[in-house]
Amino acid sequence: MTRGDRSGDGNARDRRHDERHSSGEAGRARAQGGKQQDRDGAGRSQAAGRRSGGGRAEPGGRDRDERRGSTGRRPAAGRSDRSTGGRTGPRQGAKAAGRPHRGESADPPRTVARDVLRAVRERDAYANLVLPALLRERGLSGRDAALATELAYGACRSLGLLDAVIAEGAGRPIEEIDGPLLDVLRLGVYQLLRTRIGAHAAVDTSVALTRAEFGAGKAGFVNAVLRRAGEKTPEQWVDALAPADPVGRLAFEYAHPVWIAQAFADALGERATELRDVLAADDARPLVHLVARPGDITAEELALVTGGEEGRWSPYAVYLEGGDPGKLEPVREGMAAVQDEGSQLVALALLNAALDGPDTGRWLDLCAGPGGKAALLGAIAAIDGFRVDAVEPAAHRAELVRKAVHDLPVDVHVADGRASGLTPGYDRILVDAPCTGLGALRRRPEARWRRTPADVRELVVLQRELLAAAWELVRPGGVVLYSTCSPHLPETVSVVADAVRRLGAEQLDTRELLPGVTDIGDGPGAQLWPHRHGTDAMFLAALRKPR
Ligand SMILES: C[S@@+](CC[C@H](N)C(=O)[O-])C[C@H]1O[C@@H](n2cnc3c(N)ncnc32)[C@H](O)[C@@H]1O
Repeated sequence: MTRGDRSGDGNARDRRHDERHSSGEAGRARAQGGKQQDRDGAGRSQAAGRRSGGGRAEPGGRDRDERRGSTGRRPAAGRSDRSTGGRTGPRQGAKAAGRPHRGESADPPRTVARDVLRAVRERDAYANLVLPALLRERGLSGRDAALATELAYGACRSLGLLDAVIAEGAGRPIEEIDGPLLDVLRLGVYQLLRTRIGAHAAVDTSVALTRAEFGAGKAGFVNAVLRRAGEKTPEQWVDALAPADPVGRLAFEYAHPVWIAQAFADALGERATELRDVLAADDARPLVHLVARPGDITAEELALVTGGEEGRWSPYAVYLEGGDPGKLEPVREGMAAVQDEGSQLVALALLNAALDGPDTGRWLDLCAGPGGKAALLGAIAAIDGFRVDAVEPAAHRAELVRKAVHDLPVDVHVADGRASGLTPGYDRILVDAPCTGLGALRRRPEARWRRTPADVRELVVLQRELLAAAWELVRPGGVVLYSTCSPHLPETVSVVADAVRRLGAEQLDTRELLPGVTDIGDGPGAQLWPHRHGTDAMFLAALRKPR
């Protein structure tokens, strides 16, 4: 099967066209089947494990690039630990490991993890881009790669918690600790507080890493700080250092900045008791979500070919436990792609919205890079004989869109969505706005520590302007769907309320555009959540332009 089959197989086209229009039924049927599996339940049990495990938690979600060991078990007691003194005291351990000469590494997984932390700290690198490259470069695979991944991503996620403990152990603010030593300390404290790696191994390996690079003096400092960090259990550290208020305490416990935890609590509203589950979901390993490109392959076929499981909500979604999706044949051939199921639902909601008047087949994706939703819209447009315009101002991201929509009826424009120069009259417009990304923290290890409340203010201005620009481009009776991969109220309901007030938009009940998807709020917008739906926390709201 190739993508070329789309044009040649009229029956397949019709079948898939029908599928799209019966997607509500399919979604509902799957939703019911999915309840047996209770994927969210699996997520919750991990979170519960974290709680009952006294903070020695299943240490966290991993990005889509992550490779896991074939057993799927945590790598905590991996070969590397045994060979580096897991069962011996600190000094003997270092000896048993064969004390490395200065500049040498006897511990490739931890060296890689430390180098990821260093790249993130020194040059604002993205852990999920740096790590795969380092694993390849250093030839790490299997359990070693799994350990490096676990430590690098886990420590990136936990920075706030780790730094508070390090500052206490060092008796000075972390700003006064040399950056390269801080990286090793973060790695060591992460192992002590958030994995099942033995304390001796955590300390010894960190001391050995330091000694190899900086010599005995600095290794002594690392040894002392880690010993102090290991004197308390994770719960005792939370008791000792967390703020007293409930949100602040949960934020500390689950290693989130307080403002983000507060943003989640505000968005949950009356259901703020779910805050613990939301925060835990950011640390749970997300499944890989694939989208089966309509017209090329069905979700059922894709699940069969990949050994995955059909999605719970989107008729195009398939879940994979892990592995490298880039190696799968349907992905290599462009018939499937990695795409969070929530993103698929956003594209489908745009197409499910009722227009006032006929759909003439002019669709627009105003914020298209890197092209996931444009590709799904384009695949469906191809079946219907329609066209999509895709706008993206960043040239390199526009290039990604071009690659994603290769051979689909999508025209890519490198332009600012606020001044695209496109001719008005679109039937359907997606404004998948640039946002804080607070709803996808589980897929971006260090992101929670990079964002600040100041980002929100700037983004909200841009979001409002993009929505206003879309309003100029949509025809009377047409629909604009506004979405963010963030549940943060200033960039979700506030932006939409402002548009309704200023533009005179008619707000549709977005929940009706997601047939079969339950528990998405009181309307008229819809909010997905990782802990409820297993998706990123996408927000979406549909606005129709009065005639
Ligand atoms: C949330 S992402 C869109 C994701 C995309 N829809 C997808 O599914 O792959 C937001 C995109 O908006 C782009 N963007 C930023 N400023 C913009 C502007 N002024 N006009 C249009 N797009 C903009 C960003 O570069 C980014 O690629």
